[in-house]
Amino acid sequence: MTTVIDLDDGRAPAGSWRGGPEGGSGRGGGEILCRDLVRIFATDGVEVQALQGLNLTVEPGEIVAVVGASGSGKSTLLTILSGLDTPTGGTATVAGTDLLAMGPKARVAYQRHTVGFVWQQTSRNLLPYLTARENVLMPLELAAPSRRERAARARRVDDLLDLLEVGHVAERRPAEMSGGQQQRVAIAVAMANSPRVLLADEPTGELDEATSAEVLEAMRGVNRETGVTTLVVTHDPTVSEHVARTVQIRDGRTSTETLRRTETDEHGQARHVSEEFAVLDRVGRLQLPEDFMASLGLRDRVRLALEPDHVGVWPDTPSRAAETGRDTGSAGSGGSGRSER
Ligand SMILES: Nc1ncnc2c1ncn2[C@@H]1O[C@H](COP(=O)(O)OP(=O)(O)OP(=O)(O)O)[C@@H](O)[C@H]1O
Repeated sequence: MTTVIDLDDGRAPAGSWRGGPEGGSGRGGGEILCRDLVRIFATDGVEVQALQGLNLTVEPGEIVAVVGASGSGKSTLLTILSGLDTPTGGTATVAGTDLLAMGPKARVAYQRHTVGFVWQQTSRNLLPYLTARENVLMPLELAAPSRRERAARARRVDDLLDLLEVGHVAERRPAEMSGGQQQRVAIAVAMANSPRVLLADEPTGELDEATSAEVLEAMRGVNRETGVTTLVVTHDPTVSEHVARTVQIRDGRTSTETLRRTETDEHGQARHVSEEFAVLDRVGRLQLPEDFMASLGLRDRVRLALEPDHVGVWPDTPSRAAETGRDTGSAGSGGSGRSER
């Protein structure tokens, strides 16, 4: 079911789910491409499967939010995509770079030129003893000290600070800026070397709601202005109001996606239309939403029936079995519903 909501409200009601192609929206090569990604951590003989066959495609120029409960694997995914960690299995390609095949030199080049990062902690993004201007200049000088003229570098810094609307704090150090200003400067730092992909891990985690919205809008603005492919990992439940696509991770796999677009109705009024999809992988696995499972008492085993335009799922209870059998029979084809020979 498509859900229509007012622009001002902006919140997508729960309860409508659609089976969609794996990864949701239209698929091409993918600027970020993860296939069956697995990451197993072993500590003291205990194995934790942080990623359990995760599939994700992000198209060039897209901005996508990744949400999920604590421990679902969001940071593990981002750490792999940023080149700081290596997956245990599967494939991960970012801007054409195979992350499993990178040597140490290629890894440094990848982190300097291909991806930019924004982390939750300002201390990880900005050097405290440098001004905003000096912080943005630093990656430019580290990456190619001789390739750009001093004046061109200075122009680039000014342009980025203006784009992020923090030109007025250019001469301030992080301690002299608000949290929101610090994160805007951090985005400017991440964009200094014109990366193809911008990765952000909880960039609004330490901000209040209003400032979070401003920072997310700033990221969206940078995505729109520069075309940088952007992936934002967040706990922020309002993030889907700022991006067209939100991917939910559950137990180390992508489970659902929310797609959002703006439509103009017959009265010329703009409205956001929001649809939620369950993600179906290549071999036909999908995760049923937890509330659906709880509501119908679905567990361990369910009955399936192929209908002309949908697949039915029923609890494995005797009373329902008879009904399922009837439905299956009427459709003329069965999934794992009762079959009579
Ligand atoms: N270095 C590590 N060693 C052992 N286990 C780890 C390590 N890093 C993550 N894990 C485990 O992997 C799982 C996923 O962790 P991850 O940090 O990716 O989740 P998350 O969704 O980012 O959570 P949060 O929102 O709380 O940051 C968790 O069970 C976590 O305890």
